[in-house]
Amino acid sequence: MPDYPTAYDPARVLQHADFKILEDGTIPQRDTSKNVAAAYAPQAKLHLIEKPVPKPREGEVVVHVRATGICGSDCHFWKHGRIGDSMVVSNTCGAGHESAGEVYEVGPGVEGLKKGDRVALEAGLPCGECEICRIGRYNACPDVVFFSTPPYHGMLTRYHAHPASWVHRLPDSISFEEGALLEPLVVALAGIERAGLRLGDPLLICGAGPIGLISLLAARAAGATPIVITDIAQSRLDVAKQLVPGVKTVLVERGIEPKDVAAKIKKEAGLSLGLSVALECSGVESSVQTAVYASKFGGTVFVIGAGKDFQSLPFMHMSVNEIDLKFQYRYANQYPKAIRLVEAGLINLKPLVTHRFTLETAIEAFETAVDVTRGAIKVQIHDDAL
Ligand SMILES: NC(=O)c1ccc[n+]([C@@H]2O[C@H](COP(=O)([O-])OP(=O)(O)OC[C@H]3O[C@@H](n4cnc5c(N)ncnc54)[C@H](O)[C@@H]3O)[C@@H](O)[C@H]2O)c1
Ligand SMILES: OC[C@H](O)C(O)[C@@H](O)CO
Ligand SMILES: [Zn+2]
Ligand SMILES: [Zn+2]
Repeated sequence: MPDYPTAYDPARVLQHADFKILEDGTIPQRDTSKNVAAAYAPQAKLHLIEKPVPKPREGEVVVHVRATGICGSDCHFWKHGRIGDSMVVSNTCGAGHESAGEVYEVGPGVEGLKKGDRVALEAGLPCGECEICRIGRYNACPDVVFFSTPPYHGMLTRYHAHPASWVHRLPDSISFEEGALLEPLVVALAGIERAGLRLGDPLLICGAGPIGLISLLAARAAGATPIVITDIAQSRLDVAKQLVPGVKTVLVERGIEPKDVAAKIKKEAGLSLGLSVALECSGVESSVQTAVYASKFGGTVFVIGAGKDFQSLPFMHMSVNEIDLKFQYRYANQYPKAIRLVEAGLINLKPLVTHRFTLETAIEAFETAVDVTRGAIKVQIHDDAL
């Protein structure tokens, strides 16, 4: 049985009266007595807000969040107000689910953690008791509270209360910056585990954003070879080459048919029969189709990317080639593994952070993350000790 007693009280959702929206366009002075946060709101708005400093309840710690990465889904909630049908920004809601920090206050009943301990925060709190939680696939818990998915405010804030059982202690060799990057790493690790990638498997990665690039680092550590990565942006393929010089890159040009892109991928890999596994990290329909055509008989197309609700697939091609199609939704049981891999030096996440901002300039951080001309890979917000 997994050890995660949590049961987050849903009555704790912050209401409008609980926080103050700071005046847009102003950058407040850093004041560590104030619990500033960045929050998305309906009509594609993004605000700094000020919330009360939380007090830890039974079994909780309050963490001084030191580093938080901006995820594509944070930007999506900001710009589009929803992800799918079930996750909708109907009220102001704090962003951020890629966070690490240090324990600031320890609540009653918490053992093994003390003020100053360095931790990564796992953003999803499942009920711990339902059938799905009991079999360990807790990412699918119907009652999960995922911080930053409305209505639960996120961890892009100065002080955040979190169940002690869902923080992961960081060794001294892992910085807060890397601790925050563990979240996209666990997404990639969950995908690699469930895709069944094995040593020596030829691998295709579609999309060289943070998830594709981190999947690349993880797949290289897992012994996949050759690895081909695609993107529509040459700049992102260049980053892939810098991270893993041996990777083969294919630029996806506008108007080229998925079958033709797949032919280029197979040629780059030197495998006319196709590749064993594809990790699809863009969610774009034509890219999923490309992944299918690039697969060998019996291959697996594993979709991590989030995309359109309805997509068409080369159905009969998949049928006569026994191509398996699988998906990943968040993650379960991956943080301890991620920490071991980074601590051992098998995965170096450091080069992924391209831009750093303070909590008070978080709005500019978001603007940077969505501005393709700024060349950002991972934008982080830091609240360092002065
Ligand atoms: N399954 C999950 O639990 C989970 C968790 C985190 C993120 N995601 C999703 O994973 C995806 C990747 O996340 P990210 O942060 O790297 O996002 P991102 O938008 O930064 O990266 C996507 C990349 O795909 C590229 N791309 C676009 N069209 C393409 C095409 N036709 N062929 C190849 N590449 C193409 C883009 O240029 C970009 O570099 C997103 O859809 C995100 O929502 C899913
Ligand atoms: O990294 C985790 C993902 O971004 C989340 O599942 C998000 O897409 C929805 O809450
Ligand atoms: Zn995310
Ligand atoms: Zn559950």
